Amino acid sequence: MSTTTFAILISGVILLQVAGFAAFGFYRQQARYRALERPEPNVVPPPSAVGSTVPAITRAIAWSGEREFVVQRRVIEDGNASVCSFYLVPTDGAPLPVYQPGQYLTFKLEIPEPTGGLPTHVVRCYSLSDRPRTDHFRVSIKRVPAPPGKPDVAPGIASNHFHDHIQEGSRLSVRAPSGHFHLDAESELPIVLIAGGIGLTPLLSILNTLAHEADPREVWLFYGVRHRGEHIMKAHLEHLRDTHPTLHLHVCYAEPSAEDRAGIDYQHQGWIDIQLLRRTLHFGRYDFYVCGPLAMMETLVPALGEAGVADENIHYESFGPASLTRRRAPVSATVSIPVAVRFSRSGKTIQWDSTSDSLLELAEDQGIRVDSGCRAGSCGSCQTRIESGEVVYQQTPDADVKPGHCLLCIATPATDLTLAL
Ligand SMILES: NC(=O)C1=CN([C@@H]2O[C@H](COP(=O)(O)OP(=O)(O)OC[C@H]3O[C@@H](n4cnc5c(N)ncnc54)[C@H](OP(=O)(O)O)[C@@H]3O)[C@@H](O)[C@H]2O)C=CC1
Repeated sequence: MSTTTFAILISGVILLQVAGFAAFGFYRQQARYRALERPEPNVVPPPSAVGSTVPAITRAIAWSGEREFVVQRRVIEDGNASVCSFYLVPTDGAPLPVYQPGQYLTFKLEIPEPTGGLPTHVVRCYSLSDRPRTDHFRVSIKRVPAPPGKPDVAPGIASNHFHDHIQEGSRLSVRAPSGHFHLDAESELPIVLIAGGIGLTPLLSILNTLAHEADPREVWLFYGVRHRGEHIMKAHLEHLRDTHPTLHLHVCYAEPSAEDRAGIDYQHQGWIDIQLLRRTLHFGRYDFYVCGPLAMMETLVPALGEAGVADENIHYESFGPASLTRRRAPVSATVSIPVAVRFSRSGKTIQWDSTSDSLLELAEDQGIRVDSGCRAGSCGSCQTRIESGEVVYQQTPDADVKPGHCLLCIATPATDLTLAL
């Protein structure tokens, strides 16, 4: 496509977005305002923490705290045997809450020390990878090895624990589904799902839901992996494509192996990039959902914005401490005057000087023990009561925060602050 043609296309997209706003905007804005009404005293919302995902009230029939589940079934999902699905049923036998496709579960794990010492407590979030069911949940977990070329760095403790020690019959402590990255049920726009590697899982939940409900929206799935060995749930995805005329499957292999068949196993060689989206998608307006490795998110999310896609139509998810720049407020800009942080139980008062990225880091630097898990505002483990003062968030919290509390891992002080720590 020439630059001129693309410029015309994008101008058209923007015009359509404006026109579309009249049709869909009012309803969506109402939903957004309702959701933002949730009281969160003591938190100053930073302008850049709005993000593209809208907080939603999803917990009406969810449980609070941990609930016990038993692993009913394990299924290997890729040629390399590095992704395993775990089917979980509640031991209390009560029905499960309906979650929003795209949400995740939070696991509280006790991982035994190989040397026989005290177990390590670890909190991890894993996306639900199937449509909501009343009797079981499914998560699909990739074994995380040590980073390439760094054998001295420990492999992923929780993912390896799942793969090596969580068997059929194992019991797990699980918090209710949560997360603000999920299908926008109110939108009627066609949907573009963009997944990299194990980032497929929340999008698979969305896809399976749309397929099950025979949703009339057209759906494109762009799915990037290196080669067939990493292609998760290949047969399932192809079955969905063959049985749902509204689903368009575009698999990209970055490094296809000699046996991988172009046009059969995969449709494109290389990374998913904005040019591929431009070539493939019809003229129009879409809801984009993106989940994959950080490099992919950092490239594609801004590229969609630059191509004229409105923020409210770009939904993205990336677990891990390094979240997208677009969602982060410049930490130094959040406090204009010197502020002091007092940890009341520890009796320590520290001057905040922006050398720490978060209140969690500040507390840890002072040797104050804080429970933490995802370090990205998702699992809620580091939730702490604010005795006085206000915090500002670097990104929108995914965990629901109790009134008068804050998530230390994504918070910095906005004023002098006293924390119940
Ligand atoms: N709900 C959630 O938030 C979830 C999030 N995730 C996240 O998804 C990520 C997926 O990790 P993993 O399976 O290891 O991914 P991989 O590292 O295996 O990457 C998947 C594919 O994406 C390609 N890729 C890398 N950089 C880019 C880029 N800039 N643009 C386009 N494609 C790119 C890779 O190519 P190459 O070979 O060149 O690297 C590879 O083909 C995890 O980091 C995790 O944080 C996972 C599950 C759930």
